[in-house]
Amino acid sequence: MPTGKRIFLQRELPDKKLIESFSKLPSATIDDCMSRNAGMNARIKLMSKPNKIMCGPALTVKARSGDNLAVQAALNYAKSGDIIVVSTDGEYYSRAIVGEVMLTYAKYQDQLGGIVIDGPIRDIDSLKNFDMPIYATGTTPEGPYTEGPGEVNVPVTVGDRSINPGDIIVGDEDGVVVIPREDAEDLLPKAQAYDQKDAARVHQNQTSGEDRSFVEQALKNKGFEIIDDIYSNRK
Ligand SMILES: O=C([O-])CC(=O)C(=O)O
Repeated sequence: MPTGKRIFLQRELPDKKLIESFSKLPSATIDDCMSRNAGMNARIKLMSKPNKIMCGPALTVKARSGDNLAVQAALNYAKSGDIIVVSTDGEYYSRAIVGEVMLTYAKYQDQLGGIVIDGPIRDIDSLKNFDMPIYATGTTPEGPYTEGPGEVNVPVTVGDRSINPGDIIVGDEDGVVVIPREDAEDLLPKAQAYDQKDAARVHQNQTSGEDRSFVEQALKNKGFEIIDDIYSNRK
């Protein structure tokens, strides 16, 4: 088997009920419940106009920089609801990996759950109006090569996060988080409870305001000094 040119068709998939439940939670809540260590880098930005949270199993693509042959393969093998997640060998800004032609296929034929690319796209004039979630680093007219190598459904790194095939990918206007498949069941009730707590805090700040003594306490614990003076007057 030629390592670097493998298209794996099978992956372990998460429970559909878990996907349904995580699709109701904001990415920031999930990230908070994963020690604030699960969100993709801010270079991965939402480029389209979805009307709901993106949530589905990762179909991973390890593309060669500036080349989309493996992404083309992924489109042929994607199942409805999959999130195609594409690593680009660290070439975050050079060549568009997909454009309107491929993503129109993905939207209408694959009914893809979304696509996350650690690189640019093109044809934004049309793609910005898609309700299919499209995440990318930006846009450029410079098109991709379609030569390979590349792989499908192998471990990848996208937005500085490791992703295994079948991990749960959640995305909203803040960006994208990655939930390892094995952690999802344990995480769900914690994230649901946290979401309710967060909503209660927002409500309290809209009305009476929450108790902010925790800030004073943190400053004290960390050894901060609070000085009732002007900076330049200090000896
Ligand atoms: O040319 C390509 O391979 C990608 C592209 O622009 C499109 O999908 O519209």
